[in-house]
Amino acid sequence: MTYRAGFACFVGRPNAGKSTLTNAIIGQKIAITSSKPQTTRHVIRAVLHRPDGQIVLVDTPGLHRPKTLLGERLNDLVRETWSEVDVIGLCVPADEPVGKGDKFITGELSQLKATVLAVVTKTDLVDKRTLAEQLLAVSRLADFAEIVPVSAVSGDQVGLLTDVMAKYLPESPQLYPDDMLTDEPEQVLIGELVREAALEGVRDELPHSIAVLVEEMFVENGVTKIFADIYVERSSQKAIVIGAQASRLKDVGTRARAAIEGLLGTKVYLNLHVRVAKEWQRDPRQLRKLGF
Ligand SMILES: Nc1nc2c(ncn2[C@@H]2O[C@H](COP(=O)(O)OP(=O)(O)OP(=O)(O)O)[C@@H](O)[C@H]2O)c(=O)[nH]1
Repeated sequence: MTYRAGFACFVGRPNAGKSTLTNAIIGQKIAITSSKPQTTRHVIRAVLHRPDGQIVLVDTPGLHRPKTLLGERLNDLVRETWSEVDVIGLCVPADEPVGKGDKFITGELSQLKATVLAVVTKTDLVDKRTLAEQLLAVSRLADFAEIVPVSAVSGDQVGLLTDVMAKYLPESPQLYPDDMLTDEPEQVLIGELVREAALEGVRDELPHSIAVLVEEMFVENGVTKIFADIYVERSSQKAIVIGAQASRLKDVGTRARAAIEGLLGTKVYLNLHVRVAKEWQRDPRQLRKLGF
């Protein structure tokens, strides 16, 4: 048996199902999914251990037209990741027509050394005939090594997809130890869980304006104590996040705490503070502080 190991990532337009697919493959919630576009900010590596190899999954934000410094940084990050991986899965949702966005990304991928697979996602949302038509439309986009239809929600073909990805990795010794699932620091994951909770149910313009920074974290009498700041750009946004009599912030805290307890497996005390960092998306100092 040849042992293979290498890096893989999923790309595709916003909402294509990349994060959900990553989570389905790893079988544990590590990235953030949301029905709102462009919520994946951090590069998250997750390691899938197999008898015949190791797939290191890298989660990238989407490539988009940069409007702010944050947008430019994100695009640089995406391109850098693409140039470093062995296998790229271009995700195209089964339930939306192939469009300009897919063509744009496919064009960007053609220069890379990586093997490019097409992944038709969300197959549970369409009937067989629509899926067949979509597979045909996707095959016309480019000369993909393989085209794999999957549903991350039903789990259909997820195993097959990882088999196909593993096949295209280079022969290599194991890259990470057996027990490693992700090298993303816990604090970043926790920050993402708080951010996800803070985003729930707020107006559409808020997603890009919220960032979370875990300021302090320590264990005391078996309880993990976490002090985190939620950053918004304007005081009007602060009011939205906090809610009347802080009711909304309380809910955010309750939901985030439950999610963090699930991640850490300990009791959690969570202290949240909402702060205004004016125009943090455009300010290099703020961006660095918030991990971009
Ligand atoms: N029915 C169904 N819905 C899915 C599936 N995969 C993802 N979704 C939904 O599609 C939406 C977008 O999924 P994400 O995984 O966040 O998409 P993404 O490509 O990572 O999005 P960005 O982070 O914005 O780039 C979410 O509401 C998911 O629940 C699937 O296999 N079936």
